[in-house]
Amino acid sequence: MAKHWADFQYEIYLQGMTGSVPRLPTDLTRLEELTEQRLGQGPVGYVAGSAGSGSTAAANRAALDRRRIVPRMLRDVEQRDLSVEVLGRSLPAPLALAPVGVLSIMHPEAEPAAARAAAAQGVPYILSSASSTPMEEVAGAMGDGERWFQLYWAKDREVTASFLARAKAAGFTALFVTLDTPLLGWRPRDLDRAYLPFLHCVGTANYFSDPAFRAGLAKPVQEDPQAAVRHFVGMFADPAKTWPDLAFLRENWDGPIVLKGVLHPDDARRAAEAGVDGVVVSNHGGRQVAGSVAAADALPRVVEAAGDRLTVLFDSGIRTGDDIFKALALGARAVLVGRPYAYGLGLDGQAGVEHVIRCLLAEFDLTLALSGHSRPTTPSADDLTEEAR
Ligand SMILES: Cc1cc2nc3c(=O)[nH]c(=O)nc-3n(C[C@H](O)[C@H](O)[C@H](O)COP(=O)(O)O)c2cc1C
Ligand SMILES: CCCCC(=O)C(=O)O
Repeated sequence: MAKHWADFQYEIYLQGMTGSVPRLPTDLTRLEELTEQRLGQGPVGYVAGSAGSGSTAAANRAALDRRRIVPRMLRDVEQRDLSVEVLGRSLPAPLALAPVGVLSIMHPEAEPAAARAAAAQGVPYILSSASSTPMEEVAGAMGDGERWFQLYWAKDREVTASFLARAKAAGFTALFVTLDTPLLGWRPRDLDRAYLPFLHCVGTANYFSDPAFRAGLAKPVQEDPQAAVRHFVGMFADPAKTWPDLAFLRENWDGPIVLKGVLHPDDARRAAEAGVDGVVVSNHGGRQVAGSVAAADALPRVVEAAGDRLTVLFDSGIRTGDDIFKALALGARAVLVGRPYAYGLGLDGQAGVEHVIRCLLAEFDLTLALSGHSRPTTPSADDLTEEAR
C-alpha cells in the first residue's frame, strides 16, 4: 500500500510499544505555552503577538472554528494522494512554510534548520528577506528542497535589485512580495517591552550582510549596530508604492510572482491585471491591521475574483489538519503555516519543525479521508457548514 502522511499516527503508537513517546505535543496549539516556558516572554511575545488588542488574530481562529466539516461516508478513501500543483511545481501536499523573519530568537540554528526540515519533508520553504541568516547560507542548507523567496519591497531600488539578484543566484524560484507591511503594525506586546528583535541578529542578518544595504550606512554595522537598525526600519519597506510599481519586479524576476497579503477581491483583480501568478490571502497572522477581516472570511470572494487567472494560497490561523481542509474547501490551492513551526524550531530545532509538518499533514490526511475525500482538490463549500456568529 502507498505510504500516506497519516502513517505517522501508527508510527507513534508502535514506537510507544518500546516505551517512547513524541518529544513534542501532537496538539500543536500547546506549543506556544511550552516555548514561552523555555525561551521567555520577549522572543515568544514577538512571535505570538499581533496587532492591537489581538482581535484580528482571534478573528482568524474564530472564522476557521465557525466553519464545520460535514463528513461524507462510503466513498473509498483507501488510496489517497495529497499532491497538488502550485506555481508549476508538484508539491507532495498542499502546505508550505510561511516566511518568518529573525528566527535566531527561537533557536541558534535559525532559518537553516527550518529550511532543512522543510526540505527533508519535501515541503517548500519561503525564506523571509528579514531572515537572521544570509539567504545564500539558507539556500546552501537546503539541498534540492523547493526554495521560494519573500521580498520586503525596499524603498531603495538598489537594495531590492540586490536582493532579487542574490535570490536568483541562490536558486530561489518563486518570489513572494509582501504587500501588507509597508509599515510595521501597532504591536502592544512588543511595544510594552520595547522589544524589536533586529538588534538581536544585527551581526548575521540577511539585510545587514547585503552589499547594497551596507553601502547606505555611514559606519560599518559592527561599529554602530543601532544606526544600522535605524536605517533598516526606515527603508525595508516603502509606503509610497502603488500598483504600477509592480512592473519593476515583473521586469526583474523571471520566475513566478505571488502577492502576499491580499484580502479584497478588487486587489485580486488588480493582481491578475498586473500579470502576477498568484496571491496569498493573508492578514499576516493578525499582526498588521487590528480589526481587519478574518483571513478565512476574505478567502471565498478573492477566490471568485481570481477565477483561473491566479493561484490562490492562504495563511493566518492554520493550526490543525482540519484547518487546512477548511481553507481548501473555501477555495485555496494550498496553505502556509507560520507560528507553529517557529515554536517547533524553538523547542527542538530542525526535528521540532519536522514534527510540526508531520503532525499537520497526518491530521490533514486523516481529516480528508474521514470526510470522504482522497485528493486535496476535491473539498468544496459543500463540505462545510457555517455556524452562526
Ligand atoms: C515572528 C513572525 C515573523 C514574520 N515575518 C514575516 C516576514 O518576514 N515576511 C512576511 O511576509 N511575513 C512574515 N510573517 C507572517 C507570516 O508569513 C504569516 O503570514 C503568518 O505567520 C501566518 O499566520 P500564522 O502564524 O497564524 O500561521 C511573520 C510572522 C511571524 C509570526
Ligand atoms: C520588519 C518586519 C519583519 C517581520 C514581520 O513581518 C513580522 O514581524 O510580522
